[in-house]
Amino acid sequence: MMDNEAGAFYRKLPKVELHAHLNGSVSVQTMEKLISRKPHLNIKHSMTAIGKGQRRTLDECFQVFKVIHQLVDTEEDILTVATDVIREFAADGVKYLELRSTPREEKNTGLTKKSYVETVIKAIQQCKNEGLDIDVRFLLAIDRRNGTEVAMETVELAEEFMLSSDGLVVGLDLSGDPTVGHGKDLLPVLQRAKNCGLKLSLHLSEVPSQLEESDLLLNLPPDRIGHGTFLHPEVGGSQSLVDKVLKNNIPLELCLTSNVKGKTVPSYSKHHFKYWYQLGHPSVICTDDKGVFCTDLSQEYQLAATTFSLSREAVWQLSQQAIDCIFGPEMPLVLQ
Ligand SMILES: CNc1ncnc2c1ncn2[C@@H]1O[C@H](COP(=O)(O)O)[C@@H](O)[C@H]1O
Ligand SMILES: [Zn+2]
Repeated sequence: MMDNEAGAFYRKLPKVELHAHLNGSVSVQTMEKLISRKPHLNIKHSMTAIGKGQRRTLDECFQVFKVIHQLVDTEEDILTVATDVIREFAADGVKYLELRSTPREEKNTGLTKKSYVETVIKAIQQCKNEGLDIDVRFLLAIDRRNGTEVAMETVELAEEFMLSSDGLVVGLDLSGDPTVGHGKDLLPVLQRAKNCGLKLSLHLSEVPSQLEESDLLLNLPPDRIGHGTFLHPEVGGSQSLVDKVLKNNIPLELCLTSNVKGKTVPSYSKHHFKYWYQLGHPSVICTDDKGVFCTDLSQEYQLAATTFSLSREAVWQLSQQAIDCIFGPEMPLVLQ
């Protein structure tokens, strides 16, 4: 994937990953295991990932998640996926990881939302016991397609686990198909989550024409923003949205390959990383869905560096500054 000397630099660079959807992060190797567990589904690996040079609409990306969810529908599958994903991030030089995932109920297998969350927590604890050099936290995800009631259930679940998971559950993510539903319906739910001490990372302006929604959600304000692709005026956003982000100093989670492959950004060089980085605003390079988009965090750092001519020192600083944006209480180890 990467040439040797440069590749080694980015892999060895101690990194922080703050935007990784569990079921979007499943590697080819793990996918093969899952496919062999469920041969009757007749799923080919080509249906669960978007390869090099390929691009899909965001809508098509969401179809891919439906296929993956069919393959991950038991506690055993979740345990496999979560432990593998954590090990892979650790092997890629990630020292601190925040995983996010949507608690799912599967009537056929007896999976409940609660056992879903418990299983992810078990995976995190298992990896810790293995002595992996990575600190992992967990955000429960609200899928905006599922409406207010389900969102409230997720918040309640997150509250419960925030108190009982030894600090592993730290917050909430708002994600799912950005073209479905309206953020204003979720405001009270998100406000409640914030009031009880859950940190909020919201997918915001991932698609155009969401000025009103972004404006409302920025008033919370969230603790971090996922993507924020269309916030700035050059792409149809507005200066007042930008000003709100700057005034509240809300870090952005930026996922280059995800946006290029999902066709919300026309090319790497046109990625909004440039806009926010030039402003000196906290911008954290992340993978989003390393399995679906066939990437890893080292590769995303390398792509950012080559596309925007960042020196190695600047890359180092970029990864160092991500520490200030984590939801975990404190970085137990200094990245050095
Ligand atoms: C590409 N851009 C994106 N935009 C919005 N939501 C996304 C996403 N990528 C992933 N997800 C969200 O994460 C879920 C899969 O992981 P989990 O089952 O939760 O672990 C997807 O179903 C979607 O809700
Ligand atoms: Zn995302």
